[in-house]
Amino acid sequence: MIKVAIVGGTGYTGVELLRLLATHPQAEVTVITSRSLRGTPVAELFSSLRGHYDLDFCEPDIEQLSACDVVFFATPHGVAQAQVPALIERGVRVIDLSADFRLKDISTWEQWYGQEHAAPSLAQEAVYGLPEVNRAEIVGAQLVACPGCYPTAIQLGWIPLLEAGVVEPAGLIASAASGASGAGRQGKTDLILAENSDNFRAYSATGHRHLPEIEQGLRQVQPHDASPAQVTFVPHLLPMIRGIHATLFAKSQTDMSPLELQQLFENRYKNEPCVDVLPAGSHPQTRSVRGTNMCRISVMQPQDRDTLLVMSVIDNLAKGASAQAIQNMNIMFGLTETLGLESPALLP
Ligand SMILES: NC(=O)C1=CN([C@@H]2O[C@H](COP(=O)(O)OP(=O)(O)OC[C@H]3O[C@@H](n4cnc5c(N)ncnc54)[C@H](OP(=O)(O)O)[C@@H]3O)[C@@H](O)[C@H]2O)C=CC1
Ligand SMILES: CC(=O)N[C@@H](CCC(=O)OP(=O)(O)O)C(=O)O
Repeated sequence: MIKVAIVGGTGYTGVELLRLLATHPQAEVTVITSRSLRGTPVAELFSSLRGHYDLDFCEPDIEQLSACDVVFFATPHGVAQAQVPALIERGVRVIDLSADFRLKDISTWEQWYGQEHAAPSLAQEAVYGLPEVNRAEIVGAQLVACPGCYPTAIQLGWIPLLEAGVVEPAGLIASAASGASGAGRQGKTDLILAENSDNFRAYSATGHRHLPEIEQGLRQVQPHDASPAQVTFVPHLLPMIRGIHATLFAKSQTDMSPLELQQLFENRYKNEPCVDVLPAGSHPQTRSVRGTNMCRISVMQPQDRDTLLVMSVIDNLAKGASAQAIQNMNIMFGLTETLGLESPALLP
């Protein structure tokens, strides 16, 4: 059994880790932290977990954490970079769900996150946990930086086109919408029911902190002689709880037929257990991935114009965060990659 600790167990990604790990056959959560609710039984805060956990929340403590095989950080940015160095020194493996170790360019990180980075050398060592690109590096990694939710949906949607060099890299446009759980469990006025329900709006249209992460990931897969990917990214808030729907527009630089485009995507992902290329002409739906580690994608060329359109859906808390983090754990510990992640989506 892999002994698991979770730092930040009262947030949405923390409780999603707990939900998924409750039935994982090779992992056991032995430490779960919350500073504000230390001493409270997990099953008292989350009655959905009654019968699954006989654990109380505790303060994060380096001795207790380092007695585990792997520590998940489900905390706001800034927390892991302060606590992870001591764990790495003690040989513990770490999977960080926050943005702390995602960007290789530290000045870019500091510019977007508005603070000095406390562990820049660890950010260089960290492996970016998108298995569909970095599986080989994840196997031996001591520190994995899980991708953000929007970057997961957007990169998986565009990777086949960018790798093949068949679209204009400088003019990529991503319009994406997320359920409100993407903003975490903290109370915020614009997320209360009366503000967010029966409403739809964009936010951070002039610059969202996921932009540099998306561009970094896309540039990594481009052919070396390609001009660097540049993305216009506009996120939106959806009046629902879980799910991201990304609509991706790219100017075509190919005369591939619709059938060849479809085959490009199907070939790229044919060995990927967590990416599903839908049949030609299908429109992916967020409910088809709710609670799952799947990304479902469709590609099309509407009206034979020169725009290639990709649609990509994930559950922001699952493939966009906690389930992908467990996929990374499975890879790091030599387990079947989808272990504990096989349940189909919850319908309706
Ligand atoms: N929500 C989503 O869809 C996604 C979130 N992420 C990222 O995952 C991380 C967690 O997100 P989410 O679950 O939504 O966040 P929440 O705000 O819902 O939860 C944060 C958790 O972190 C704990 N925490 C806060 N500050 C500290 C600290 N200084 N030391 C230790 N623990 C702390 C809190 O408990 P307490 O204060 O009691 O200790 C709480 O349990 C964030 O970095 C987020 O950006 C990534 C992808 C998707
Ligand atoms: C709906 C909503 O507010 N979504 C969040 C998603 C960000 C997030 O959780 O990502 P990090 O892990 O990179 O911090 C946002 O746009 O800020």
